[in-house]
Amino acid sequence: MKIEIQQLKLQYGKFTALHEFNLQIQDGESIVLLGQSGCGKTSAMRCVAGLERPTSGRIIIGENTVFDGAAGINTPPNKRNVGMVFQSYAIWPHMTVFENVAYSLVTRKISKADIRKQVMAALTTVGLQAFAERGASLLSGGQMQRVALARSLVMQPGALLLDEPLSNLDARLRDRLRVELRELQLRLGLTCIYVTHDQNEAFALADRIAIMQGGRIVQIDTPQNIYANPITSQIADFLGVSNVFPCEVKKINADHHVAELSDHALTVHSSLIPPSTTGATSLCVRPESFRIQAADPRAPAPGETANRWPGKIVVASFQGGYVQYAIQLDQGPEISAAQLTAEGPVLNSGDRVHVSLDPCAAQILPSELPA
Ligand SMILES: Nc1ncnc2c1ncn2[C@@H]1O[C@H](COP(=O)(O)OP(=O)(O)OP(=O)(O)O)[C@@H](O)[C@H]1O
Repeated sequence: MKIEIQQLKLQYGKFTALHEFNLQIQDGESIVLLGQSGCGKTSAMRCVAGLERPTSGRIIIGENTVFDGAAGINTPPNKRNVGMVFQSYAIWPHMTVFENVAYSLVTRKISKADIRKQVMAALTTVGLQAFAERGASLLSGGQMQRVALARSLVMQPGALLLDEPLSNLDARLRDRLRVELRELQLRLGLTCIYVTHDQNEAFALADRIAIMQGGRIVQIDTPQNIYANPITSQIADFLGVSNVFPCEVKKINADHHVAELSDHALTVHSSLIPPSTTGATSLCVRPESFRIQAADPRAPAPGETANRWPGKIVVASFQGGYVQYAIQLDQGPEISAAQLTAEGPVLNSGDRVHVSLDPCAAQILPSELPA
């Protein structure tokens, strides 16, 4: 079921939590609202759910206008045909898994046989069919969250709203459930709005990520495009690009510019310079864009080749499939680099290295969006 949010404004007293918020979600699409704490993600989702009354604007779910400030329409949450899953599992510990999932159906006056069929189908969807008769208090955190999901799914909602549903779980379980959730969403063709401040969760779950700042969507795109082309260095930083340095950019020839940091300079390809960069500018380099080689006395001296610098490994942190390095460049900044383990020998703290960067692999971005 598609969802359309038009010109939504939400005020808490004098504070505006959402400013002219617009979002169109296609049927079967998974949208992740991603942003720092307080940017308005939960508020936006609560407006769609009907748990918050917006100040103005319009929300359409499927064919139904569920909120229209001007027309005075505000459909109650239980009539919006959306399911919700929250960070706190909100399941009843004194009931069995079956009873938890069946609870909402019981109030719908459906035959007992149909309730059993639908509850067992929902439990099978989340892989808990064998746990139907178990007391809910005897479940692990991950299983409880699956019960919460089954409880929403059993109502066959047109859309599912999920607010940080995995954040109470430990890291490994979170990684696993995130993949399971995505698989489920794709398999059932569910329209989802998912709220998180974790960029990895957003990358894994979204068809499109909407980055929010100060009650607005500031960038919306596929995970791949957002990671490749964040529109500000603030967003790049939030997405985990750990090398973000304020810089000044100067043209050196038709093809190349130089980005001057306080203590270092890099050559960058001119095509990377945004046409209308005014104000503060930053150089952003993803850790995996640097190439690292053990210092070789026979190699050309640093400085003879563009973007090749000597340095020393401060910390080498083996992560299995890749190695994370903190490298202090000689007379330059400390950088963060990552190299696939398969790409070369693992280097050690204290090793001398040469770090290089393709002039096309850096990004020059405005530090913030213009006001
Ligand atoms: N009931 C309320 N009354 C007043 N201000 C509120 C209320 N609820 C939220 N806010 C404020 O609105 C802003 C947006 O809150 P919201 O919960 O939507 O942010 P969020 O991005 O979901 O943050 P988090 O990730 O911490 O949950 C915050 O500044 C918050 O303090």
